Amino acid sequence: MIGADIRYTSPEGTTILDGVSITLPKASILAVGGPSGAGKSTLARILSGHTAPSAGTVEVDRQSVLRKGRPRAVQYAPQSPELSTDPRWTVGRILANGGLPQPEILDALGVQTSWVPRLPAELSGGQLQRVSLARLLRPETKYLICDEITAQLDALSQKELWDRLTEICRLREIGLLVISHDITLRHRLAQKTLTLARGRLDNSA
Ligand SMILES: Nc1ncnc2c1ncn2[C@@H]1O[C@H](COP(=O)(O)OP(=O)(O)OP(=O)(O)O)[C@@H](O)[C@H]1O
Repeated sequence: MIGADIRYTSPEGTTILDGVSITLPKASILAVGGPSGAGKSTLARILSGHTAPSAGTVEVDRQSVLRKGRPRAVQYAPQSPELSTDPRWTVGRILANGGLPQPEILDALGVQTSWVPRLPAELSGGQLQRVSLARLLRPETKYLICDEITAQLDALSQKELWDRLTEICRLREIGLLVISHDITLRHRLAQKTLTLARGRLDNSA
């Protein structure tokens, strides 16, 4: 995935991203850190095609991530899975929405069949995050952008989730972008760590 000279100006006219270029190779792990408000989530939404940049491009295999009518190659996992799951839907319904995940993905993420009749509120944060990730790891998923996905979890649940997820990404050659405030986590997981500050990427970090 290649993001070239990405710029984003908010509807109020504030510059949020100011010429960010980023390359995420297939089967690699890249981490992005930086202070609150630096523009990390905005960058994540643009890289995954959820938000159109004011200028610049994001391409996978030379095709824009904004192009409609093609399977989504880049998936975005937000910090709070509650944001992308309807609290009134059972886990079974959530998982089935958009086509059931592959059994081996459910297995690799440790999603239990006993969770199927439960509502999101009846799962722990880590369990719900795993359900949410299962929906994003489709056969067509080539890149996954994780935006502080373990920030609300205890150390053990964090480790378990990252162990499971990085193994899936390694086997499927998925490029993983890890956005996190946790410098130890960034250095443990990623081959390369970048820092975003005031909408600009510091490649020397
Ligand atoms: N649509 C928008 N309209 C106005 N301002 C916006 C919009 N989207 C983002 N911003 C602003 O852009 C800045 C960057 O936000 P963003 O969420 O990308 O930062 P972040 O680095 O992910 O922060 P955090 O680490 O706290 O999650 C913030 O000041 C935010 O208020």
